[in-house]
Amino acid sequence: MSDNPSILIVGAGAIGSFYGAILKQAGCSVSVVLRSDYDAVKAHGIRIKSPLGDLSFEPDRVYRDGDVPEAVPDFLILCVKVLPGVNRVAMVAPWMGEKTRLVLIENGLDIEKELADAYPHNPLISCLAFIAVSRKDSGVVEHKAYGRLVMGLYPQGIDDHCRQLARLFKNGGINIDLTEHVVGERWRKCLWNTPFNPLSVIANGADTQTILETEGGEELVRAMIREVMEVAAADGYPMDESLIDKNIEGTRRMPAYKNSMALDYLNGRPIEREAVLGNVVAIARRHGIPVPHLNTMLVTLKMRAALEGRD
Ligand SMILES: NC(=O)C1=CN([C@@H]2O[C@H](COP(=O)(O)OP(=O)(O)OC[C@H]3O[C@@H](n4cnc5c(N)ncnc54)[C@H](OP(=O)(O)O)[C@@H]3O)[C@@H](O)[C@H]2O)C=CC1
Ligand SMILES: CC(C)(CO)C(=O)C(=O)O
Repeated sequence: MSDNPSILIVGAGAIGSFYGAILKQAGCSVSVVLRSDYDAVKAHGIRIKSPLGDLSFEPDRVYRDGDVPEAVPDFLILCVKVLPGVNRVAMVAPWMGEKTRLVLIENGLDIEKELADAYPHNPLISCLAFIAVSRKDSGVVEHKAYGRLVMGLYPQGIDDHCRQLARLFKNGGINIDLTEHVVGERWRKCLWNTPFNPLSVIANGADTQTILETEGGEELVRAMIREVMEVAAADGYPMDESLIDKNIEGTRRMPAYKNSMALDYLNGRPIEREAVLGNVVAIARRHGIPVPHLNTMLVTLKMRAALEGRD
């Protein structure tokens, strides 16, 4: 593989556009597969406002579903929302080559297996993004803060391609932590996402400060983090109790923040309920671990979806 591998981003929304821009800065050829933003990006490229500077760029190629790729990429980076109706296996199929490395930058737990099973000969790199970035308009993205990625091979390990991708992100200005145990890292991230993301939706888009400062809010979040921790431990990923305090204190130090699920909810878009919460509750059930707080949130969100005529 060359020093400047070819990158194809499938689902260049907030996350895909931002990390695509970083790889472009690092000297890679970066192409995108788009849906609703196709015309805007074809005409004006991808515009990104960021504290890192103006990261706007013209993708090397702009595709949409149904196009035939001019060449298969070295790395295919998938950044779509993980939703029950979205067939990610089929979505990447037209763009995968024999040697393409599949990279996920997506939230949630247990989200890799269907892709790993469908493409057993294409190594899969799983990434967790710690960033605040959102789409403002077609092809226009606002990066507010942070950007670190944690990445490793799924289900475990680190290989040379993983190291190469990490180096490219670092050259583009992003902090990277490589991990041998990316599933354990997904559980660690879920300590935060699984309580905060759905809770913010149930509380009509509440930000982190509102959640923690409402009477009983911090206690509720602590109980939920504890439940996630118990499920993780039963699943083979024990974590230190001190992470509960660390998550609360870290969140208190941040400015009031609306997570990606809160933004989806407020903008009338589907939320990643199953990837972030339902999968944790399903694993709890398999291990016979009671998760009353998480289950209450899950069922409440299902009731809301039923009223809204969604799944
Ligand atoms: N935003 C953030 O700050 C963070 C997000 N994450 C995670 O990153 C992942 C991506 O989130 P984010 O970038 O915010 O989401 P966005 O909604 O901004 O982007 C998703 C993109 O996928 C596109 N897409 C969906 N289906 C298709 C398709 N069939 N063909 C082509 N494009 C398609 C959407 O296009 P269309 O407009 O047509 O729907 C959209 O451009 C999620 O798992 C999220 O939880 C993690 C940490 C922080
Ligand atoms: C951790 C956090 C809050 C930002 O990276 C996130 O994952 C989200 O917004 O869903």
